[in-house]
Amino acid sequence: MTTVVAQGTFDILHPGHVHYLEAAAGMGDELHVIVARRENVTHKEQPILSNRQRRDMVAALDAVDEARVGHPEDFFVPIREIDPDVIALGYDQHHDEEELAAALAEAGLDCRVERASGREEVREDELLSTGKIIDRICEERC
Ligand SMILES: Cc1cc2nc3c(=O)[nH]c(=O)nc-3n(C[C@H](O)[C@H](O)[C@H](O)COP(=O)(O)O)c2cc1C
Ligand SMILES: Nc1ncnc2c1ncn2[C@@H]1O[C@H](COP(=O)(O)OP(=O)(O)OP(=O)(O)O)[C@@H](O)[C@H]1O
Repeated sequence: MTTVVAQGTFDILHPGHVHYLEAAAGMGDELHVIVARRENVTHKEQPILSNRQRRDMVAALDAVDEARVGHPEDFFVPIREIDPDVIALGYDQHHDEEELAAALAEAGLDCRVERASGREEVREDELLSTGKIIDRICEERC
């Protein structure tokens, strides 16, 4: 039984999120997702949707076995609870694979770090980024 963890903001779901979560699910037998708490999203605009709503939408996807809102301060608390074999980073996530693997080892967590593939826009009308969807809404509805 191989347990995989994926994580991210997942504000306003789109096919890029589904691609990531399906790729992560394909790395093992059971996929757990940690949804970033609003206050911990500091590298870009904070999410529009609540922690709970983002968690519920991710949990509703076929690829996902369990989704939870992340810990407010210590990112290793949910990891210890889930005890995964693999952490699947998203294709564009800023976390460094080697640094994360070293931090996990130092914390006594036996877990490897993999990087999922990205999904490119293949059609002109596809929007595979939450930021781009929000920009489009602002252009067309505001
Ligand atoms: C291994 C790991 C565990 C994480 N655990 C949490 C957590 O418990 N709580 C939280 O708010 N964010 C957590 N995060 C942070 C976010 O999921 C993510 O790094 C970031 O804030 C949003 O990334 P995005 O731009 O890909 O959506 C974790 C990140 C990693 C790599
Ligand atoms: N097009 C995509 N292909 C594959 N994975 C994706 C794609 N878009 C997002 N992801 C992955 O989904 C996870 C959550 O991403 P996030 O919530 O930051 O979405 P986003 O659409 O990239 O947001 P933003 O446009 O605000 O940067 C991350 O691991 C990210 O790498």
